[in-house]
Amino acid sequence: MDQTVISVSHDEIRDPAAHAAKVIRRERVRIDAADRAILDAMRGRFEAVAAIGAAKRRAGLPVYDAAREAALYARISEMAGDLAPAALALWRVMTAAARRMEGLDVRHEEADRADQAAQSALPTTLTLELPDAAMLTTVTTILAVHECVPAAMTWDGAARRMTISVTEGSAWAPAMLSDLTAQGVRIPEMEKVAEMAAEMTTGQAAEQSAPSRPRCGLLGRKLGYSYSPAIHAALGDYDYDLHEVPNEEDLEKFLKETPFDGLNVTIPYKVAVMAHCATLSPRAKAIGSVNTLVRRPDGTLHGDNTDDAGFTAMVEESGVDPAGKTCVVLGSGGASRTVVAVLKRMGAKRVVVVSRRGEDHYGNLARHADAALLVNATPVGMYPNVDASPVEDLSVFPKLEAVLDLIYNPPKTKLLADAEKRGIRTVNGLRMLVVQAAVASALWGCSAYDAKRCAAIEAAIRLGEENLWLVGMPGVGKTTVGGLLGEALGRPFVDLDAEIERVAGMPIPEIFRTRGEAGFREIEAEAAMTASRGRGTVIATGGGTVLREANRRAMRESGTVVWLQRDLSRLPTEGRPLSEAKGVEKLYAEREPIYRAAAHLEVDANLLAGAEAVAEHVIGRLMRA
Ligand SMILES: Nc1ncnc2c1ncn2[C@@H]1O[C@H](COP(=O)(O)OP(=O)(O)OP(=O)(O)O)[C@@H](O)[C@H]1O
Ligand SMILES: O=C(O)C1=C[C@@H](O)[C@@H](O)[C@H](O)C1
Ligand SMILES: [Mg+2]
Repeated sequence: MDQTVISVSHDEIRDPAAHAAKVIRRERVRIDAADRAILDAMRGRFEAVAAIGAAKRRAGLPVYDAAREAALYARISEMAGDLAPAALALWRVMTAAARRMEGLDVRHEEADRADQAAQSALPTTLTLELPDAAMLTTVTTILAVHECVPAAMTWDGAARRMTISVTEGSAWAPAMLSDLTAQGVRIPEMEKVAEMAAEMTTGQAAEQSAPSRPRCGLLGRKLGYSYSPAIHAALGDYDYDLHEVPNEEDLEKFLKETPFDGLNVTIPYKVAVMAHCATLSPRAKAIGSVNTLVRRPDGTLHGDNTDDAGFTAMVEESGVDPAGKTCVVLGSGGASRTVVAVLKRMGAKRVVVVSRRGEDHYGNLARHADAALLVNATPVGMYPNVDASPVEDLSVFPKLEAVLDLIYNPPKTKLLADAEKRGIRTVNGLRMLVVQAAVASALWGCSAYDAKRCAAIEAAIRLGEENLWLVGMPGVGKTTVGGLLGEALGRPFVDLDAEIERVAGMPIPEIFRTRGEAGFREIEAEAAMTASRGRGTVIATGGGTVLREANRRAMRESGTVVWLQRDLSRLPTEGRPLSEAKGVEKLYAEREPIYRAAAHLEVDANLLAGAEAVAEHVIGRLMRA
């Protein structure tokens, strides 16, 4: 015989009504506290939704993210366990409210309609299978609470089965159904609909985390220079391949025959791919340039533009507000179209597009002497043609506040270096590249957009791709700290003095003796130039490498220059010919302004305990820079 152990307190036996009153009082306190916590959490949730919506709008991103919502339902369902039906109903109401709060668009209405459709897919008669007969009162109470007055109702006590019917055209309240299922009532008809809904959501979620990795990549003509593979590898777990297509005529065949889920598109195909897209996002259409293709389930392509969000971030980084100002954009290709659209949206007074054969060309730049912002949207100056610049003489623009170069490799193009010499603020294309990649990745459903993540990736790339030069007085610790940095960052380390000795085949003091300082400086300049062509190398210079302007330029243009400083009294002089001959004080007085001019960052090693601590500090500073 079944034995159920019921624990009953003495209180309850003596006075069940008083005991019930006590339990109700106690539990209602808990319910009130839970309701308060739920309301607080809801408020926090809505605030977060509003903040995300506002940020997305500012960045020109789509506010509604179907993939994220599908993933959310899948997650809630998993977390909620046996509470899943009730929790999903609650979250549906909340996400619908959030969508309304964010301002409706077609897709929100579609989602609302999908919810309603799921409810109306239920037949007019439902079977309620109760876990035990005693639940009957609870069930009828739930029906009453939800104002459900069935047109017909049957009860089969032996089978613990109730049927309820509504008249044609009325719907079952979703909250009532989930209250019933939350009490353990099985509703077979609803399970079928829930299965359909689950298929819908997990189907979408499965699309993003499908067992086969999403296949994404970059389409262009020459792609060896691109940082995109590194960025996408940091953004998420999906394939990102480079597809070099030499001719526009081959595009159609490529797009038809290559299996991919999403592609970035770069020079020179951003306009040409539009003809192969079944649909275009409003921004891609308005700008007339596509840099992101999304393969839709039916195999057709959707074209979007994420450069827009990227360039917006780049302008923000410059700190210059284009509103009411003249902006000159070099180049008239796909990238230029995006730049023009963003600048106009930001309220620029005049946006002049300069092209080789247009009305505004490189021969009449002086027409736009009032320009506050100059943007290079041409590939001139891009690796490997690093000595080229689209503008020979920036003095034609005496009012420039900032120069923006969409090129990110090299980090400092000749154009940016010229601007920097004139004290003009410069921004390269790295932030734009990272932001456009992150937005594309979100469109492919490969990762969620996260500004903090973008900043970290940007810093890591800067660290990983650019050279890191250490300058400072002889004996300050360049070789020691440089070696530690190379090790910690997993990057090649070059000690310029060691290179010079290797090339000359003799120790430095001997070079000074046999060829004089001038002879040494020649070999040093050659070694600095060779090192500057490397990518992601940590380079310890000799104490005097900064003396030549050409060396300083090569350093600054190929990466970050860190100036190490230590009290002069602590610097060893042995084996360092200039320190020995001149004395460190005199040497420092001569060189201090030169180090200052060369350096991006100054590091006071006196405040740090030992070379390891200095290396660690440098890494921290670079990550924040
Ligand atoms: N932060 C530090 N604290 C204490 N000692 C240090 C520190 N950095 C370097 N040293 C020591 O100072 C000496 C000189 O360092 P190192 O040879 O790295 O200097 P350098 O800048 O490369 O010199 P040079 O210009 O002659 O190439 C070494 O003995 C090194 O261990
Ligand atoms: O160089 C690159 O990798 C890219 C540059 C831009 O054209 C981007 O629009 C493109 O998505 C990727
Ligand atoms: Mg050294």
